[in-house]
Amino acid sequence: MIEKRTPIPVTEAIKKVMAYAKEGEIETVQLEEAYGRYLAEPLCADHDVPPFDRSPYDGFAIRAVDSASASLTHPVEFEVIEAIGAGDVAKQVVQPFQAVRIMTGAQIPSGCDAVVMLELTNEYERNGKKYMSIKRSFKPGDNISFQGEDARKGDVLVPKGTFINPGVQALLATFGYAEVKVAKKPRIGIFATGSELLEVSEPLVPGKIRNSNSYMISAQVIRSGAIPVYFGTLADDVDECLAAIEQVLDDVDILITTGGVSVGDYDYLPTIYERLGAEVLFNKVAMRPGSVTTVAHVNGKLLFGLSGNPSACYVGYELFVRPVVRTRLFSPKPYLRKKTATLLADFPKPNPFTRFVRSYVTVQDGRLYVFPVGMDKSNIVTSLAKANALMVLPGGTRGFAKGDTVNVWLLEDEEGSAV
Ligand SMILES: Nc1nc2c(c(=O)[nH]1)N[C@H]1C(S)=C(S)[C@@H](COP(=O)(O)OP(=O)(O)OC[C@H]3O[C@@H](n4cnc5c(N)ncnc54)[C@H](O)[C@@H]3O)O[C@H]1N2
Ligand code: MOO
Ligand SMILES: [Mg+2]
Repeated sequence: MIEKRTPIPVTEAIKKVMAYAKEGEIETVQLEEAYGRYLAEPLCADHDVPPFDRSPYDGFAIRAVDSASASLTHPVEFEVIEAIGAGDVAKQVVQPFQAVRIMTGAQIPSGCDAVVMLELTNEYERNGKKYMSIKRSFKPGDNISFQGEDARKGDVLVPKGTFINPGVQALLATFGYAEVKVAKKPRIGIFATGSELLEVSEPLVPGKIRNSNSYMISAQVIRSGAIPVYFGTLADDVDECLAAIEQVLDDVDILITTGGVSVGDYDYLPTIYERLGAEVLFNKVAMRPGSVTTVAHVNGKLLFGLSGNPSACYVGYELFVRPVVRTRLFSPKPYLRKKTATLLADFPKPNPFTRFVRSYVTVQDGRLYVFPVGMDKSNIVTSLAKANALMVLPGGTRGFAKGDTVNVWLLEDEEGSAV
């Protein structure tokens, strides 16, 4: 008799999986290799930035008080006692009505408290000495880039778990992180099961199709920040599958299989979980696509039995595997980023279960709009290429109409969501 499965709500299924999600390990990489990784510790300012008061202009450093009487008709003259570029430090202490010629980035000489841009000065020489005059007054602090105005010593600038983008790279360099502690990328094993599967280079023959899932999943694994370890395809043979899975289990942090999780004659994953002694967390979710998604764990290791149908497989990864990966990468926001958007097309299909529609989100005049891409069936592969979001339609709703506000989960977004 066919096994009767009880679907659980999506949120409950995610919760069950996340109960097994844990922070991963830390590794140290050279700064050059840090881009695209995730910080394993907060990035803190261990000194002020800038570390000293400096000039934001090419000009002259003066004592503002000396400029008090300067006007168009009565310029004030300064003797230029020294010239410094960025990286130099003035040797002399400036006395009343003296100035230091200073270039952008150079430390403000002691005694000076304002900078006059070159363009506002008149320069000349007299008796072998250099002078400049100005025709307006300056206040203390004028044109000074102050110590600590960018960052204060002790500030936490970037929290742990943040994606290292080019800006974070700049901060890491600023604070002398030649080596960076990053989250170790989890290794995710992938098997595609199905006797119908051909490898990419093989020509089509009757009854067979090319395996696209493992390449799709590998890309999703990389997008989420982990390392895919593709172990190949497996025929629908329970002993062969079990042996292959047992052989690789110790070598990966997470194992994904695609296909073979439904109730068909050749859907062997349920038997394999049983033989492995794995505890099945759920084998039916009240969602479309991906209702057959099955998750089990053995010795704390998660085994994801994603559907063989490409769209169901894709959605299964984003909903259940991605947040586990992101948690291992220390992210406080492991889920897909959630937004609302205005529907640009009618979606008349009723939704007995939560529906994840492969969709495209656009921004127009600062507002988000969404439309479904391609056919909305779990065995469809073409719609995936155009999707940058999942439109989430709650179970128990009828169709939606153009102009309705709907929830969207963004697929290409680094930010993520905490819930
Ligand atoms: N009697 C029932 N039949 C089915 C049910 C059900 O509840 N009762 N559920 C359906 C749903 S929903 C889905 S989704 C699929 C899930 O099937 P499986 O996860 O068992 O996957 P397979 O049977 O192995 O394959 C399904 C489909 O996907 C194609 N496939 C498989 N692997 C790949 C791959 N690597 N690349 C591309 N395409 C792949 C495969 O050829 C099949 O066409 O079950 C329904 N049936
Ligand atoms: O699991 Mo199936 O993908 O619901 O369509
Ligand atoms: Mg099947």
